[in-house]
Amino acid sequence: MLTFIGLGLFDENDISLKGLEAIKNADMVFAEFYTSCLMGSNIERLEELYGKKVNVLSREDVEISPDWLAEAKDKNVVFLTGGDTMVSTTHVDLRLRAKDLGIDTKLIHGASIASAICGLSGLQNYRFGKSSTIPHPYTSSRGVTVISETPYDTIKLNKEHNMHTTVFLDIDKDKGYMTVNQALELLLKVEDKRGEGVMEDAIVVGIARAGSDVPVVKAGYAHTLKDEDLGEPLHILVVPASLHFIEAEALVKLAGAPESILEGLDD
Ligand SMILES: C[S@@+](CC[C@H](N)C(=O)[O-])C[C@H]1O[C@@H](n2cnc3c(N)ncnc32)[C@H](O)[C@@H]1O
Repeated sequence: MLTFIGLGLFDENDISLKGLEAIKNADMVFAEFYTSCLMGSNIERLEELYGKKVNVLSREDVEISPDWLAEAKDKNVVFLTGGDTMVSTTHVDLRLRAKDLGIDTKLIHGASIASAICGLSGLQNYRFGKSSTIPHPYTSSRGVTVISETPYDTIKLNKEHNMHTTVFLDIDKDKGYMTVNQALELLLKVEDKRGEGVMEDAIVVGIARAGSDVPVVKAGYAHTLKDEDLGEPLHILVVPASLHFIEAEALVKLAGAPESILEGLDD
């Protein structure tokens, strides 16, 4: 049996009781922390709580050669992921590979950043369109710095359909955790190049350390928020479409957006 377990958002105590029980009953524990991670914890603390060794897998171990899956043919194996195991990950592929090997699978869900951003900001979950990830820029073989324009295009498309955009921020083992500041700087560079007015006068929402006791939620104009310090990672960015009155009120009262965004909206 292979059980996928979402660990929740911030530290070792965010796991569900069901998830914890499944780990305690497991023969082997595997985890990946490249899609998301628990910034308020570490492997030692997880192992102490579980009373088990945690085998941390690389992206290659999970997505290219998941040889460890074979252990689940005759053992109770659990696979841990930050947040919810199937939200903004490709882990359904592992589940399908397990099925092809005749291994039963089960999911134990965890709190996800996808719902936390709605709770923390007051933005309505049903108004979100396609999400995107901003990768760190890279240097091409010709020595040119390449900035992905895909997130900009996604925001543009969502705005055209009056939908909010969640922008996940890159986690890279060498370049580190992308911040809201870096993300906005990159989006504004694309804006300068393309001049399509997608980010001009856009109210954006930056969220840091969701799930901790002191999450930071800040809303403001992109060019202003770019210079605000949201503190330690993880960070995530939301670019709202037009706002309903309650959403705007929440951004003003809960996230410090300027009161001028309420003008002209009906309550
Ligand atoms: C690829 S998504 C994976 C989402 C995860 N499976 C989940 O359900 O929460 C990871 C990205 O979401 C954002 N993120 C995840 N947890 C976060 C948190 N606690 N606070 C702020 N941003 C977070 C970061 O931008 C991070 O790079």
